[in-house]
Amino acid sequence: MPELSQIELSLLRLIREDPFAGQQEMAHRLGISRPAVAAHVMRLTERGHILGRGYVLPQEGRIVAIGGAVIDRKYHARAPLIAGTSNPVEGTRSFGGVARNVAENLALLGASTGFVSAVGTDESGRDLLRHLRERGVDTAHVLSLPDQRTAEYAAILEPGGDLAYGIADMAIFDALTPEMMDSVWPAVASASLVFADCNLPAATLAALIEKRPRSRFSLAVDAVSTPKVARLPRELKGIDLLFMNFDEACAWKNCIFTRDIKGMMDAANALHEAGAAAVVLSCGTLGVVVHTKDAVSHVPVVEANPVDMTGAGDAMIAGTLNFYSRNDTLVEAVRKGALIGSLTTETPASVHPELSTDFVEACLHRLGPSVTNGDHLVRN
Ligand SMILES: Nc1ncnc2c1ncn2[C@@H]1O[C@H](COP(=O)(O)OP(=O)(O)O)[C@@H](O)[C@H]1O
Ligand SMILES: O=c1[nH]cc([C@@H]2O[C@H](COP(=O)(O)O)[C@@H](O)[C@H]2O)c(=O)[nH]1
Repeated sequence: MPELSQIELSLLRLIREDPFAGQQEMAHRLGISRPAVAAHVMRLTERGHILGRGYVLPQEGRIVAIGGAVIDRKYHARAPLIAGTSNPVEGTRSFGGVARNVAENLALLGASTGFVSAVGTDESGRDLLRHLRERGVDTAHVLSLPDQRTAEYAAILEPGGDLAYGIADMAIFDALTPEMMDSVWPAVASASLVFADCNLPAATLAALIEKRPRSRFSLAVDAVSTPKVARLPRELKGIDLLFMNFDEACAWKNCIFTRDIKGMMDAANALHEAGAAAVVLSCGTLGVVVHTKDAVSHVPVVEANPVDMTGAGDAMIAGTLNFYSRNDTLVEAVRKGALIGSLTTETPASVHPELSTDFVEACLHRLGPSVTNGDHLVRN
């Protein structure tokens, strides 16, 4: 994150004390010219330290999720699936999309959360936005597109809850272009943490990663699926926190790591060497590997009685982002994230309906003893 100069810090302090002071007065108080004040204000606005006219300062600790908003249809098989024939299932419908799931989980955990995505003006899109608003997510920057279908995902689940097939109808996300992101940039740039998923087109992900070093926010990215991980650039510099599952990491690297903790560590190391500052790599019951510049740690899975895995990875991400941005170390945050992921496998819903910080607190006994060393999220 670029450091602010002394003059920029003084200017922000002046604006905080007197948001209505004119540029001439600020110039006088800082001992610089009025055009110099204007240039600093422009730079601070571009980088998200000022939200626009009237010099409104951003709310600290805000997290903005950018990416998929989806209607999930889940078909739960009553007996092991047989290919090439009709299988009896129990069908349910819920709200999904990786970024949407992350945003809903974050809001339930009490984080100030914004969401950027695209939905159709159909009933599904309207329901989805209403539900998010009821949860307290700011949806002001979600596009509602009249001629497009809200995205859909169908998951065919084995009796134990494991995914047999996932089918994604998501053409609407082509509208999430770099230009669209520019049009909502002040809302994105003013976040302390931006979470993007690979439902975004490759060009939009690249633009976000490119802008990151000139912005105040930290950037977290999730791969979404093995086909969509290909949308990430080969060079991952600019990503502060990269979430992937084991299969996505193999697909990104185009090689097969061994499916054990050592293989997970090798995969995380490959992603770190490609430039991601920190990597959180999960592999179901094998747990999660956390790779930072200083250490590689393994977080074991929290034992659960799973009924449906959908949304568990997204819950783990949201829990990690929430507790990391509240100043837990990354490993501590991942431990709580993994706990929320495991709790989510125990409900048929993609987002745990009872989730709250009190609920997490009440379930902490399911974790082992805590680890206290490690990195904190650097914040300005
Ligand atoms: N069998 C399981 N028992 C308990 N928790 C699980 C299980 N499978 C997944 N989880 C939880 O879901 C998280 C993500 O699962 P994983 O399968 O690694 O990723 P994804 O859902 O993205 O494919 C894990 O970190 C863990 O918290
Ligand atoms: O191409 C995509 N497939 C699937 C999803 C979403 O992924 C979620 C499940 O994620 P997981 O089980 O990996 O946590 C579902 O809500 C689904 O809508 C998505 O956003 N994009």
